[in-house]
Amino acid sequence: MKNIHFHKYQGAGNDFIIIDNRKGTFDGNDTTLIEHLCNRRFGIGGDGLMLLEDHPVHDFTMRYFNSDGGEASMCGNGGRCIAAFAVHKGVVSNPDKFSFMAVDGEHLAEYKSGIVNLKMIDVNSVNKENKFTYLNTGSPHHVCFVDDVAKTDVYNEGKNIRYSERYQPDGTNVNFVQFKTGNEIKVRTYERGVEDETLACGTGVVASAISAHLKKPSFSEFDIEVLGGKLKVCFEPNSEGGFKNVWLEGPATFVFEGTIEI
Ligand SMILES: N[C@H](CCC[C@H](N)C(=O)O)C(=O)O
Repeated sequence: MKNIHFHKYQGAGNDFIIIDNRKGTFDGNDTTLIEHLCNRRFGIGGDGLMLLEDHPVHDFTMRYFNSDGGEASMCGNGGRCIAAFAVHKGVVSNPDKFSFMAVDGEHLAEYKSGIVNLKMIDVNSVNKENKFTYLNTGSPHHVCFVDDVAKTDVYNEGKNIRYSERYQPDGTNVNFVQFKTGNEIKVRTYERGVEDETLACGTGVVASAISAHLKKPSFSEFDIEVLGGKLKVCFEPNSEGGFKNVWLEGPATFVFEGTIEI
C-alpha cells in the first residue's frame, strides 16, 4: 500500500486531480491507477489528472491524463488549473507571468486573484464543412451550431460523432454552440476520454469561439457561457489564414487536498 497526496482544482466546473510529481514517484504509465483515481465512486473523482514535473527551461512540465487513464492531448482548463496550483505552491518564478511545457508545446500563463489567462497554440488549419467545423486547438474538436444547447442531447449526439467513421481511430471532442447576442455564445461539450459531457472544455471553447468568428468575423473575442461558469477567448488572424495570440481566460479554483491510500 502507498499514500498519494493530491490536490483537486476546477476550472468552470471541469475538474482535475493534480499531483506534484517533481520527485518522479508517480508512474504516469499506470493507466489503471489513474482511471481509479478519477473514478467518482471508488476514487477521488475528476475529469482528468495532471502531473506537475520539472522542466529544464520552463517553470514546470504539465502531463495530462483523461479520466479513462490515458495520457492525452492538451487540456485548456487543466492548463489553467495547474497554473493556479503552481502559483499557490510557489513553483513559479514570477506569479504574474510564467511559462510551462505541455504536450502541444510551451504555454504562457498569467495569474491574478484566482483568474488564469492561458496562451494556447496557434491554429493554422480549420476545416470548414457545410454543417460543422473541425480544428485542433491543442485537442481535436468537432464544432456544430444549434438553436438551443439546452435542448440538445449532448451525450448521445456527441457520442455518435465522437465514434463516427470520420474520426476513427483517434476520435474527437464534440462541441454544440448557440449564438446569444453580440459576442456571447453558449457551449456544451462531449469530451473524448471522459466519454461524457463535461461542465466546460477549454480547448473546446477555443475551437467554438474560432468557429463562431468564421460566422461573425467582426468579433475576435468571445464571452462564453458553459454549464460550469463563464470563460473568455480572444485571438488574432495570422498571415496564413489561421489564428495566433489565442488566449483562454477564466477561473481556476482550489477545491480540496488530501491523501489517498492505494
Ligand atoms: N478530453 C480532451 C482533453 C481535455 C480537453 C478539455 N478538458 C480541455 O479543457 O481542453 C481530449 O482527449 O482531446
